[in-house]
Amino acid sequence: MTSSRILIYVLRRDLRLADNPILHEVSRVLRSSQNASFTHLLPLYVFPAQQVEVSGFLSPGTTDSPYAEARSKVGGFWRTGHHRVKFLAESVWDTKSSLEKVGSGLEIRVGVTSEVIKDMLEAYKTLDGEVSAVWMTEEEGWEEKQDEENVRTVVEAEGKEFQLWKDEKYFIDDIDLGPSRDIPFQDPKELPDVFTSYRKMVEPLREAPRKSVPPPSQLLPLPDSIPPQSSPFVQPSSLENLIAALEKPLHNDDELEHPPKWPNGANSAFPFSGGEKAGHERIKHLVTSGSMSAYKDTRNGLLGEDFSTKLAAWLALGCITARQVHEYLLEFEDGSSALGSDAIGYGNGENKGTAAVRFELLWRDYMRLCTRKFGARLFHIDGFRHGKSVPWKYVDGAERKNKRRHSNSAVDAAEALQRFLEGRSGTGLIDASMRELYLTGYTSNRARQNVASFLAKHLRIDWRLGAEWYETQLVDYDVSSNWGNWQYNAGVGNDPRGEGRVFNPIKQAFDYDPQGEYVKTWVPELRDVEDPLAVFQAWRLPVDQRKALGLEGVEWVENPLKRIDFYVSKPSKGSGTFASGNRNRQQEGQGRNDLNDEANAAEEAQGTSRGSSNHRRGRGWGRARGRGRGRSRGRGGGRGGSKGHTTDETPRRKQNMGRMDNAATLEEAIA
Ligand SMILES: Cc1cc2nc3c(=O)[nH]c(=O)nc-3n(C[C@H](O)[C@H](O)[C@H](O)COP(=O)(O)OP(=O)(O)OC[C@H]3O[C@@H](n4cnc5c(N)ncnc54)[C@H](O)[C@@H]3O)c2cc1C
Repeated sequence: MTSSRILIYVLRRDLRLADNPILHEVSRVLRSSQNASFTHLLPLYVFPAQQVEVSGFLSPGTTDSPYAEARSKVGGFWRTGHHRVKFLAESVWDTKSSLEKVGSGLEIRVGVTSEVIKDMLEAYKTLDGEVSAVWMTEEEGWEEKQDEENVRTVVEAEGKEFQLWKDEKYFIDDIDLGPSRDIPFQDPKELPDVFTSYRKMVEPLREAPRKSVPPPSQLLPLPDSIPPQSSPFVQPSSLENLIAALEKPLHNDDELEHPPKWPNGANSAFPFSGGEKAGHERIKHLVTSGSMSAYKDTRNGLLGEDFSTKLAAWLALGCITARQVHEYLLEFEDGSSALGSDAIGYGNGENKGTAAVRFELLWRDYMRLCTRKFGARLFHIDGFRHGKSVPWKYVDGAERKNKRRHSNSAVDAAEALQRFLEGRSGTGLIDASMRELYLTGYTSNRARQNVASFLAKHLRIDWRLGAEWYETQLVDYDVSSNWGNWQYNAGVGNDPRGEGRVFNPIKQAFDYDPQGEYVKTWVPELRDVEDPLAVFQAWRLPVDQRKALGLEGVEWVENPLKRIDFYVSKPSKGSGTFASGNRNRQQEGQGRNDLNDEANAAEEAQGTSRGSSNHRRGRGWGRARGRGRGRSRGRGGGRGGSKGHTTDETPRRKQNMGRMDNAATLEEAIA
């Protein structure tokens, strides 16, 4: 009879030592004289074969994986692409190194978690040691829930203890301490369908989070014997090997026919590595550089590392927790630690920047609670709202790859989808964002909203393809935040305005990229274009300029996927301002809605813009665009005498533009 009793801890998206409820408990047991039911700890991470392609781990000479390829359901994309496998591998390896420093370690496996556990339980029947319990933290996703149930089944079938722990990586914890601190309801059905209503239930946000728990200083030892990775896979021996194994299969299949190339001089907004240490370094940088205090004014930025926190990727994998972020902010606001003592706002209490960070972290909580409430509806085309009115254009994986002809419209949609994914739609802001995403794994929240609205509401293509593509590409992919936000922007989720909110990506480009810097960074073909309207819609370029710039015959210039109604009138004499807007009232209204959202509680934060963004104020092209409210259009038009039409068009071009605008408007009305 063996004397070692083993606790297997299956790590999932809780890749950290600090503020980790399970490690905290293990460390408490170790410190107390309590006679625990376990003497050894076996931390285990399984790369889940349904979400991460694991054929790169096959032993040499083996070609067949026992698992189906980890591809998305609708579009057949790899579920985890290059950027995220790297970040994930770094995070796993960082956790392994940190666990080793406190007397433990991390076993890395690939496969299906319940099968890995089953094999381990079986192996320990003949090895030295007895498994006494299996613990893991809870996740919200539908697949993850299935995994939990499957693990429970195999563990309990062997008469062992299974415990599912609440992960505490959110801003407000699940109910436990009572309604005054935690989520104020037990039944997820009580979650309001509007974010603002939920926010009001849990305010004041600064008081809401529980205290984080410290990292363990020492852990129980690893068992003397540990079963190896089951064949036909081999375990990687270094971080480099791990990354290589994860990336290997992704090289076999280029998702895009014409993948974007890295533009000269472009810098990634997300040049960071995975792991708990890197996550904490990032928070510290944000505090000391003053970026947390400035956040409210900068968060709608498009270029650079510090306009937003970039914390989402570490939060998604649980390398850091929301309440840790909150605590860094508290200490800064209270001046109770030296961190950030030179930064604006130090010691002066909550400021609008730090409050806005908390506010966004609550959005993340809300998205996860929506998943809890609606379950697998997260992935339904008609969304949480059961919205059935949209005639979506569907494209399946085979159509996407082979352009297999079902019907003309399917082929058209497949081509349009491909061009959209490749950043060749002809709408500057969308193309810049899609290229940036593919090349770096990141694109800003502002760009994401425009992209999602463009695919769903301008192109009317099945929004799930966009969500799946984001799942492949985003370094910060999170099931609830991604699918919930896609639903929101596609008009089928928890946006009270649903179909009514349509982002005009041209207007948004004028508002948030007034110099066209962002578009020109990622769409270098347009760097020499001077007319802002043509940067944002290259089809506006006159033929002679197309020729001069080598853009003649380029399909996204000649034949954009969408010609979106928008005009700019040049400044009238003495006014010094430009006016711009949509041509028809409906579009103007939509423009107003997507910008004025803080005034309207119903659309808080998704598009927060008021009072913000240096880059939006009075520089060059971006001035006096009416901020989408229609007012300055009237003003600009009145002064310049140009209301309702472009002042810089030749009569013939005006006529053409009129036709095109009408066509665009008509299409939108039909859609
Ligand atoms: C179509 C679409 C898809 C998205 N997919 C994801 C995703 O897969 N993973 C993800 O974490 N976020 C997603 N978001 C939300 C948001 O765009 C990102 O969290 C944010 O851009 C990440 O950059 P950041 O960390 O610098 O964010 P910041 O602006 O610095 O925000 C701070 C934190 O607040 C949270 N947050 C901010 N906005 C939101 C939001 N709208 N919903 C949920 N949480 C939010 C994030 O955790 C973020 O790290 C998506 C948004 C859209 C419109």
